[in-house]
Amino acid sequence: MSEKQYSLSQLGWKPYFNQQLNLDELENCAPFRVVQVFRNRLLVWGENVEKSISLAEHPELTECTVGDWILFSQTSESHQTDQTIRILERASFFQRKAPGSISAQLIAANIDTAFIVSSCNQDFNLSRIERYLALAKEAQTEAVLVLTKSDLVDQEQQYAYLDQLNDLQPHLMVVLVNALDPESCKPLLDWYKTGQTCVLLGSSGVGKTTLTNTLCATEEKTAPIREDDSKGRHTTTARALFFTQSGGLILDCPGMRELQLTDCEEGVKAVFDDIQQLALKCKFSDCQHQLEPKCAVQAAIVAGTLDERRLVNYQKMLNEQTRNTMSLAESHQKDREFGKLIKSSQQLKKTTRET
Ligand SMILES: Nc1nc2c(ncn2[C@@H]2O[C@H](COP(=O)(O)OP(=O)(O)OP(=O)(O)O)[C@@H](O)[C@H]2O)c(=O)[nH]1
Ligand SMILES: [Zn+2]
Repeated sequence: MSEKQYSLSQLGWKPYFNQQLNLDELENCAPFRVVQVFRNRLLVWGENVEKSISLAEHPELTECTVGDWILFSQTSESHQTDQTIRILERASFFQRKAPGSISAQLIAANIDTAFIVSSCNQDFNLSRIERYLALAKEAQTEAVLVLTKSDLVDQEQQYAYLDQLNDLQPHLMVVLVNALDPESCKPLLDWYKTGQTCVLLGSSGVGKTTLTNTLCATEEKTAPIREDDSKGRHTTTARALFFTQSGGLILDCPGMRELQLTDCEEGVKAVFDDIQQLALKCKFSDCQHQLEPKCAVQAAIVAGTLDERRLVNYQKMLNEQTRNTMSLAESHQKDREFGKLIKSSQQLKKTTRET
């Protein structure tokens, strides 16, 4: 445990969390925010204090993600043996299908704004941007598009990107930056007011870590948080919260090579609301918008008012999230059935022993 100078409101504490505490908890408990998740411990910040929480001692916290608020009792003097009361209900959370597994992986919790980072080069991809927008919509979080590497393209090219984004979503907030230049990144600090938490989402190499370093206070960037892995090597750990120069909190999500959606139907539908609206005018209520007669979606593509790429991406994302959500539900069902099987076989053994 070490002393720090944070107030709860600087850490993002809001009435939404306060309302979840009863009178006894308000008096005898203390909230802590998860700043970083390591393999076997959590780094948490509370009012003027930083603590490391062993997951072996607190297995109930294994499901925590960066940004979570945990309520601990304040009974012990040492703070080492504090009881976990609970993980507070999240105001928002981001999840994806964990790569190489059917389970969902929490990416971040209690985020105010999602910066979707893309760069002004071959990484610029509308279908990928739609994917991140769906994730932000599902989390009911404001999304801002950050186009990095603006210094690598001329103005004409910059306008071409902006036009494409405007066609995609006319009211989408877009900020063009050179992530290496603090002056150019300054407009982003408007979102990083004290108590506000923003996550950086985007493919590997688009400049998220560069942006984090540029926006953070100097001492943060010279102190990368590292941890020994099992072989004694130092590894730079993944997601972590940092204070920006303007007092907000930034969450970098490095190394996201794959973003497979799960449990994201509302988000996908919201991003493709134009297609949803057109579909209401199709002749058949279950129209798949392929070869059916009087399909309003296909008619819009023919008329040039809907980009075919958008329909393809919409159907791809919807199918993907359905498949991933179903396989998760099926696996839970299988787990439950397996649990029941074990229980009944134990019961059977017990009865056989007793008779
Ligand atoms: N010229 C220029 N280079 C940039 C800019 N942003 C990032 N870079 C460079 O692009 C490379 C990748 O940037 P990173 O910040 O590591 O990318 P990242 O998104 O954090 O990547 P992961 O950590 O793998 O997720 C680095 O060499 C940066 O210096 C920019 O705005 N302009
Ligand atoms: Zn149709």
